[in-house]
Amino acid sequence: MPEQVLDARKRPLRDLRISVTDRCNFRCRYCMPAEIFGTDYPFLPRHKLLTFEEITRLVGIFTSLGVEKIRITGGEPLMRRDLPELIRMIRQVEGVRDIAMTTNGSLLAKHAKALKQAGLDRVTVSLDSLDDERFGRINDRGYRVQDILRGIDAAAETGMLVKINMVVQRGVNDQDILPMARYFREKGHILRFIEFMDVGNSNGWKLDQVVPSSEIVQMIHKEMPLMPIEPNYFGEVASRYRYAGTNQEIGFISSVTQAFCSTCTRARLSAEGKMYNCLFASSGEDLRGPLREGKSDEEIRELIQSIWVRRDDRYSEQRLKQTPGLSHRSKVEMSHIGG
Ligand SMILES: Nc1nc2c(ncn2[C@@H]2O[C@H](COP(=O)(O)OP(=O)(O)OP(=O)(O)O)[C@@H](O)[C@H]2O)c(=O)[nH]1
Ligand SMILES: C[S@@+](CC[C@H](N)C(=O)[O-])C[C@H]1O[C@@H](n2cnc3c(N)ncnc32)[C@H](O)[C@@H]1O
Ligand code: SF4
Ligand code: SF4
Repeated sequence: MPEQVLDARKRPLRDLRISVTDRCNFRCRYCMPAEIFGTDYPFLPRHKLLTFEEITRLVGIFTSLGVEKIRITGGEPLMRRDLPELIRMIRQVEGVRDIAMTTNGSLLAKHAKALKQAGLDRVTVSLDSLDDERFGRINDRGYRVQDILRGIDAAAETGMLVKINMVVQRGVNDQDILPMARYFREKGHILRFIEFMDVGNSNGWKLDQVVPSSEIVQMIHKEMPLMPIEPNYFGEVASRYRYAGTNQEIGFISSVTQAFCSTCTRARLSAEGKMYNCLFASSGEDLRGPLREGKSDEEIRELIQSIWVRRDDRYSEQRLKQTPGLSHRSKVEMSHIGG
């Protein structure tokens, strides 16, 4: 049995979110605005990225400390060459119960089958609008809704569980809430609405752009009555509902208005091998150096354990208390750390 490691707030380490690249083919304004992430942006050179062997070794060490759930993210994870090979390697690590991936879906139609065959259990596709013009403006690279829907269908056809994440911004895509709910209810996929967050330093976040989950629940409930359901597991970020009279589920991630830091079991690994204790951390702790210096598994395990036991992060809770007087310290970008 793996050891149960608790942080300074008695939260166990259960999930590891691995960013496999800091690059992306989209330029979503709220994540990688084109004027900042331009052609001269210093993305990580290949030798600075963790190799698949290094990632897999770290996964093995993390599972010995209680991690069971792995999420592959980025940047856009499908921009990393041979990603199915990494999934295959992680699948063989003892203690890994669940492997999921978050993707913008644009390359999913091409890779879905290979990902499933490699052992990916689930995929979460980010999609913020069903309207081509708005979607094009959001991704800022001219990708079309059909490209993403094709990816979603391809993933579902392989038998993987598919969820859809929609980040809602007032005045940008709030008119898409009901069309998205109707479409994915019909399709039978779990749609989750995410409150727009002040991640990183470049997305120009303002509180009045956040549409609180409570408002979205009401909006949908009026047309399609909803019933709350219990969480699936300790620390689940989404509040779950189902459409009355059906088993079809829908979720709400209220990271701004109902912070869930008290049950946060998530560690994050950036593409260059830094471990972050929080999505809003200003800095991470380097694991790549110790890996490449030839440290033993036991030494790296002790290092990770010492980082986790000191963990006291609870940014969203603190922001909630402080709003509207928001703090302005520098934070890591979402595309770097993974969502
Ligand atoms: N503030 C904050 N937001 C988070 C955290 N984890 C996830 N989110 C937000 O929730 C979104 C969805 O995350 P997912 O990885 O799809 O959610 P998940 O609950 O881990 O997914 P499941 O494993 O399917 O339950 C992310 O894109 C973030 O916007 C977190 O630890 N802190
Ligand atoms: C950073 S992306 C990485 C994976 C992949 N490129 C994608 O878009 O799914 C992970 C998730 O973070 C979400 N995200 C990015 N910036 C956000 C913000 N400011 N607030 C809330 N969610 C955000 C995205 O919508 C996406 O669902
Ligand atoms: S949210 Fe995902 S798709 Fe959009 S820019 Fe960020 S990493 Fe790329
Ligand atoms: S803000 Fe930090 S501590 Fe709170 S839930 Fe998100 S990642 Fe966890």
